[in-house]
Amino acid sequence: MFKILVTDKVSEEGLKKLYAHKDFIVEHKPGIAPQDLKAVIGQYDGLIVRNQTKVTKDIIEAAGNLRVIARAGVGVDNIDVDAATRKGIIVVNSPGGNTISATEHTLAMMLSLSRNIPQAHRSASRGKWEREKFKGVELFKKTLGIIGTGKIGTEVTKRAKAFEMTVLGYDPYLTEERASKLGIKKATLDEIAAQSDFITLHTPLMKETRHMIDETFLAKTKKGVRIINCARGGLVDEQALLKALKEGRVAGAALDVFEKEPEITPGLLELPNVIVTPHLGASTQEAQIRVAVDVSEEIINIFESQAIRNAINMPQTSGENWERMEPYLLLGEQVAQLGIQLLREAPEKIEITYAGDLLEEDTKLLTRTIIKGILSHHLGSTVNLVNALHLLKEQGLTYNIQRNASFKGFSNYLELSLYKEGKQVNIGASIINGFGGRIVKLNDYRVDIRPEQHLLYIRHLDIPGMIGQVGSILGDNDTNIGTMQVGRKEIGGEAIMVLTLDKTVSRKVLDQLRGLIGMKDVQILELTTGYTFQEEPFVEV
Ligand SMILES: NC(=O)C1=CN([C@@H]2O[C@H](COP(=O)(O)OP(=O)(O)OC[C@H]3O[C@@H](n4cnc5c(N)ncnc54)[C@H](O)[C@@H]3O)[C@@H](O)[C@H]2O)C=CC1
Ligand SMILES: O=C(O)C(=O)COP(=O)(O)O
Repeated sequence: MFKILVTDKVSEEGLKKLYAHKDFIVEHKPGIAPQDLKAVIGQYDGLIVRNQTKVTKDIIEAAGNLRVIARAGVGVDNIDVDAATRKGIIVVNSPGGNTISATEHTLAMMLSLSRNIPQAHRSASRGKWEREKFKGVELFKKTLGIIGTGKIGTEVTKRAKAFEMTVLGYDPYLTEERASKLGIKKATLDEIAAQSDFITLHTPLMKETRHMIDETFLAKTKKGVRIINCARGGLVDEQALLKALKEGRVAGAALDVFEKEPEITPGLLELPNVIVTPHLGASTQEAQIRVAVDVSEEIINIFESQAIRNAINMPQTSGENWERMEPYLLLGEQVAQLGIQLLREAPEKIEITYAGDLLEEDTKLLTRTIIKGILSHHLGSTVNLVNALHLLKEQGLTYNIQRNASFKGFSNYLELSLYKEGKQVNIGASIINGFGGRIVKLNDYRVDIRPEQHLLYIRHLDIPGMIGQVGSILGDNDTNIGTMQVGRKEIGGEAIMVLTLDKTVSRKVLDQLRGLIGMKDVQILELTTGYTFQEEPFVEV
């Protein structure tokens, strides 16, 4: 049974799949204090949060069993994703579940701001009839600057165009082509500041975006600009905004999010042209069900070792890509295990080559699988697909990917080369149609080895009788040989034998084999035969 803890208010209806699943127990502790969460988190395999729970490094370090932190929403700025990655915990979110709700809230805020709706409602409901006081402005023919043209920014654009606004977009990923497709003008931040009548923010909160709306930016804005922030509080320097509002440079602000929620910078609410909502962008019945369904499905995928679609700290894989890649993932893990066992020590350089059909595939997950396979040999189960690259970096190691377009031979091919102080190991492998994964190259030898659990790798002199003697020793010791591959570079020179065995061999048998005349090296190699997307249990790094 996997225990999932929910610490914010998440839709019960959206969590139905988790409730109904025989492998999960779901517990709710909404509003749990940080120190209490730290005390109990060790008991849980999964954590579901919205934006209120701060999943800090401290809490993550106390989470001995946690495999997934699921954000029932978009922004993960309340989660220390780096700390989770280091510990091998997957962070997932629901990237599209609340897009429309956040978009509609942005439009609602822009219209409320332009027509003073909250202020007029307050006045009229107190029996006043102040028509002149609440005269507004139209959106029609006004310029809207959108900062962040991702999912929400794009949806806001479409709706703003229905109001016949001119839209300027600023986003490092906005191309001219996409801008023209959306019918907007690609702009710089300065152009947005100088030309916009309304500015709306739709970027994540990160180091680079913190206080992007600051005193300097506000000084460049058109006098009378109106600012809408339904993304993240920290994007706007609230003190600078307060000043610009007081000076009249900014004619109004509509804020759904704040720097220190639930606090609102003193002074803002005293201004008649500031309207606020308490972080309601995603708070609709529909969005809350969608985000909870998304994270429930993702949690089930993770614990059932299926493709993950929405991980923040793992490569994303579509179901289709996953189906095609799964045989390669097993083969990659086996290649890594072979390579590291043959190298016998930690590598100083790792090279991976992809060729043939693999050139068409997204190989990020395969690369991680190979790196994980290499590192697990020395670091054990602390390594998983989430932290493999991070741990590699921590070891001061790098890897190099080659994509060999001129490769001829197998229809698909992957090769791993490991290097350590002049020593080199090369393992080539391919998925052969109708036969499955095969090791097809072992250092300088062309081979055809089915990667099975127990292999015996023998280096010897190419002298008559060697194969027979090895067979007899194994037979005498009740060890059945499944397959045998031999290879040599030249007659009488060095040769190799690779045997697949039904069971591993004892030290005594190894010593007997090593004692044969002409024997150079005998090594047992152990391979996994089933791909495991996540190994469990996770242990503390
Ligand atoms: N108020 C609320 O309840 C909600 C708030 N949000 C927030 O809205 C924001 C946007 O969400 P989505 O559109 O779903 O995300 P998204 O990932 O689809 O779009 C974000 C866009 O910001 C762009 N960006 C990143 N750095 C930038 C920079 N320095 N300058 C300009 N653009 C930059 C990215 O390239 C991307 O296109 C997030 O912060 C999210 O947390 C989302 C849902 C509800
Ligand atoms: O999805 C987001 O980024 C949001 O800000 C929504 O937050 P919430 O789930 O309402 O706490």
